[in-house]
Amino acid sequence: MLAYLLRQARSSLIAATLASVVAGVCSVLLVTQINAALTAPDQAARAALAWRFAAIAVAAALAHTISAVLFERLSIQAHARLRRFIADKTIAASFRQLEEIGGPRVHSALSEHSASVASFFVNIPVILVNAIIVLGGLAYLAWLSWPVFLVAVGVIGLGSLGYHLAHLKAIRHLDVAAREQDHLFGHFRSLVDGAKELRLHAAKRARFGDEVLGASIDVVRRERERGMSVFLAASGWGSFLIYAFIGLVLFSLVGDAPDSARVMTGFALIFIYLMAPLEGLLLSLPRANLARVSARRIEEITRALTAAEEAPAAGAAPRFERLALRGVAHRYFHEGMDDLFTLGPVDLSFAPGELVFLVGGNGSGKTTLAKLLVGLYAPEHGEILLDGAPVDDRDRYRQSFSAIFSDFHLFDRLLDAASADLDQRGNRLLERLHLHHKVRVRDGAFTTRALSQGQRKRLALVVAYLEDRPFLVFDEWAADQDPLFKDVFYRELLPALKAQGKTVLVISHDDRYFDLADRLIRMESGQVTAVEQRAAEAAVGREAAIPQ
Ligand SMILES: Nc1ncnc2c1ncn2[C@@H]1O[C@H](COP(=O)(O)OP(=O)(O)OP(=O)(O)O)[C@@H](O)[C@H]1O
Repeated sequence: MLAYLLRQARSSLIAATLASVVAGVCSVLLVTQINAALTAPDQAARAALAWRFAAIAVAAALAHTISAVLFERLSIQAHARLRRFIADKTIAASFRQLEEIGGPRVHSALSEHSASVASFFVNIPVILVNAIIVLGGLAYLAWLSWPVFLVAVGVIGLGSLGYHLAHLKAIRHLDVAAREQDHLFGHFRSLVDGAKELRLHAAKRARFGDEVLGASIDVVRRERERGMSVFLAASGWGSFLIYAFIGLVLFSLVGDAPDSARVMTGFALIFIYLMAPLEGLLLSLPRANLARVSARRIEEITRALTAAEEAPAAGAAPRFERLALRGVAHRYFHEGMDDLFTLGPVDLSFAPGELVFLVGGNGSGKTTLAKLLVGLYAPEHGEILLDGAPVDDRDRYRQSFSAIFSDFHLFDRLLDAASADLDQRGNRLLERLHLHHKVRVRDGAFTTRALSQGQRKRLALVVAYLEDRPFLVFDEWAADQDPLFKDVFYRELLPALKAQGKTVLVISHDDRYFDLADRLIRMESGQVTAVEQRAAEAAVGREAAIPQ
């Protein structure tokens, strides 16, 4: 993931890196000039050094600013790119994959994990500039004294080993924290979605706050604390090694060296100058590791979202004379329960202008069958035939359906190309559905969605009408409607759709309207148990004029 982002931003990254290198090199050059000035033989030599010092200082400041700005921009761009990447993967994933992964993990990837990865880019210049200063300082040390340089390399080796061992331990804690964070996002959602239930039950609210949400927040905090503490302890080990190195050099290595005054001043300066970059380097490495853990989580999540969806299908929705399910089956595994729900194999067929009711007890598989029918699930066995031909482009096939499931989502925009005609047709339908005093369609969007559940379902119906697809599926649509409108739905709207030649599948528990169906399909435990042909004439209700 990090590699992908680095590749995407290659040219900006090269420019920012060059600026960082220049800033780092200038910083090291500055210290060499300071040392030269301190040990300069006379005023004239110092004056010549002053100009050079000033030029290097300006270059250092400029390069620092350019690199900081470029890396900040890179971080912002990386954040946006990552969000786009995750969102694209989510859009392209199959519906079933999304159901399995769940919203909280996707939200967690889109928000915290992507922010953490983006912060890595702001960290790069800190790591880079400090690393260059440290390397430059070491080179200067080597120039001053070879033995001291070799000791420094030994110390760095020891430091790296400690860091590596710490890394192995710390990363485990950070991984646990990252996984728990995905659950935490689910609890955040319950905090808002379950607001009513939590307020109506004080004991439940307290338990949710302490034992569920609080516990999860604590796990993330504890594991991150542990992981970062181990990293910071490794940084402490690094600092200790630096002090040990300074002591070793000052008190035993250069004591009697020739030219020792110049060498000692050089060392003193270098050590003072290198302390801050070294500590900065050691402290920014843990943050980079945190970003790596987040990048891994994003990778895991997006890898599970394999692209199943094609680019939006071009052209009109396919029309059909006969749509048939042949031996279609689907299974749900219930993890941790060794439980399996099997739907099918199901054989059914549908024709235009047919009003079909799908009925059965709760959990009998009606919604699952509807999801298979509209192409949200790919059949594990069997096939779907459109006019005798197997469906090969599932996305195109799905464009034949409008469906309102019981957990439908209402977008604030109609997401059709906005036009005066769309607004007009929408507003006419709102009048038919007795909603015009509450909401209007303006510029292709509803003026409000703050409506009752039954009213929102009527809005969803407006959307379905506007889509004008050949096959409509209503999953217990009328359950939230008042008796008057329920009657309008079953006796006027459905027959009107049928009269327009639409195929309509209605999932319903309203048995007093069952006689309106052309065909009644009964389900039980995932199996179609009966298909009852009804008198078609009975289904043609009162005159129904639904505007289009
Ligand atoms: N997303 C899911 N993941 C796993 N199992 C599921 C999922 N949705 C449904 N199931 C399982 O499939 C069975 C059938 O569910 P389905 O929603 O199709 O029933 P239904 O007949 O529409 O019920 P209802 O009348 O209550 O809406 C359920 O008993 C449940 O065990």
